Amino acid sequence: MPEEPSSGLRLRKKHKVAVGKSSSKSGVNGRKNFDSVEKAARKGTLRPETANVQRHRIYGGENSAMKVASFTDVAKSKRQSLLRKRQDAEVAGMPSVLASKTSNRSLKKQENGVRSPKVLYEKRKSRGEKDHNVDYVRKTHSKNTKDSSKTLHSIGKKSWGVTPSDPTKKRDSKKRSENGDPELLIDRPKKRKLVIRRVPYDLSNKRLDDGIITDESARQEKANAEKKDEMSKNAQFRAIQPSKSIISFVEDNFLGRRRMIEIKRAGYNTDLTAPLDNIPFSNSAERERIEENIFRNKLTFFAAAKVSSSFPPPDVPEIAFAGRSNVGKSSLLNALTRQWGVVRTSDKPGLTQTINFFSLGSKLSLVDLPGYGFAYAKEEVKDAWEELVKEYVSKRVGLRRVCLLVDTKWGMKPRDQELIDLMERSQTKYQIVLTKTDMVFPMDVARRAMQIEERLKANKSIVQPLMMVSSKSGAGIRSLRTVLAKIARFAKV
Ligand SMILES: Nc1nc2c(ncn2[C@@H]2O[C@H](COP(=O)(O)OP(=O)(O)OP(=O)(O)O)[C@@H](O)[C@H]2O)c(=O)[nH]1
Ligand SMILES: [Mg+2]
Repeated sequence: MPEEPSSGLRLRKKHKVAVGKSSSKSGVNGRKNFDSVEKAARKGTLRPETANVQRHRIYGGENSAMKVASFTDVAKSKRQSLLRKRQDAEVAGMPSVLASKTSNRSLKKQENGVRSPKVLYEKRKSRGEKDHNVDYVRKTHSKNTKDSSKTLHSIGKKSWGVTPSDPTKKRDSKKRSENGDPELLIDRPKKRKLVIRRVPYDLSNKRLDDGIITDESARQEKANAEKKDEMSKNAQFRAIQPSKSIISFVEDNFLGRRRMIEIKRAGYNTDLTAPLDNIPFSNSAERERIEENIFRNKLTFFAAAKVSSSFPPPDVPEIAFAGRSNVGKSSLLNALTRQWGVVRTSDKPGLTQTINFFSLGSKLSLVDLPGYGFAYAKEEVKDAWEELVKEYVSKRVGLRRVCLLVDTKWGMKPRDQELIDLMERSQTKYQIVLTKTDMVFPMDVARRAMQIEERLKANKSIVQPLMMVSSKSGAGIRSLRTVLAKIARFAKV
């Protein structure tokens, strides 16, 4: 704050004035006193020590004569400048009374300033007056003390090392401020900028991304690499160009995610469940009859097997539905026969835990296999299911075809490949059926079909074409029926 140094300087000036006052007596009277003291000293009426003391009193030290001279000079020059100012004011048209008053007052002040404050104080005391000058000095002192202590307090708060709670330092600074030490007010501690230095070998302030290899960062890197790999897989999938036959099959069967309005415009009754399992532009409000006679038969459950010894005798040709858990095997059986509720389904993977045999009339059996892969079951139980399925598909007499169901969204998984390899070895005929096609865009259905066809084109036991269905929308169900009905027609046990 600029006020502090100036008030400090003002105090200094006061001191100067006081010094001037002590020696100011010198004017004419001082010179007289000096002469009389000198005379007395020379006559011998005054002892040399007393003379020295009196000289000291009059001039206050060795250089006092010089000080008195310089001070009277200053007074003279000030008086002259004031006179000049008064003349200037009169010339400028200022009333002479005012001009003289101002100058007189300042002159008086000047004269007062030359007097000793002690003498002035004594005089005023004897007159019963209050010493305003002394009061003023006291007041400014106390004000300065307050201000400076305030400043110190604020500095102490902000500065480093000096805390306002440090009592010794506080007392010391208070003393100094009371003495009007301008140094204290001017030389305030500068604000130091807080700089945090980082020591390269100190790990305490290191962040993980600073280049230190930790388990966490390695794991993160691995995850990122996997993500990148996954992304590149997606990019590869997007780059697949499906064949014209696949695209036309997808379009003809209304496969893929479709809007209701689109299905309606194509002539299907959207009020029905699985509306695409119908003849388009049908006049009947009811669903048209199933075209394939075999699938009009009643679906009846007749056997469940946990082990191969409990398999029923192979009297009729069988079509089995295999695939990962939750891929939609049981739902497809219901959709093919339109007999909802005969085969139990669930959104919880692992519902079907035994090999379930269903007769479709007297000429064909449909077999619902337990799923493999992820399921809510113990590992050993799941292993047992898998073994059972493997045994069934590789050894079952009367098994005419395995429909290997693959989720369109996720594609083929290693377990699917394992089963394919097994069926290849055992020369079991299998056909790939993409399920849940209503969950993805039509183009992605076509891409997935193309991807799997390309992958398995060298296989010998695979039956073409690859089928695509949706048990929910009914898309592709009629086509699958047609394919499977042929088996029943020509199959002989
Ligand atoms: N959106 C849609 N959901 C389907 C389709 N087919 C089946 N789902 C659903 O998928 C879930 C699993 O169906 P399930 O038929 O029980 O599957 P699963 O293969 O028999 O399963 P597990 O018996 O556990 O091996 C159920 O919630 C069905 O509603 C479909 O075509 N589209
Ligand atoms: Mg099932």
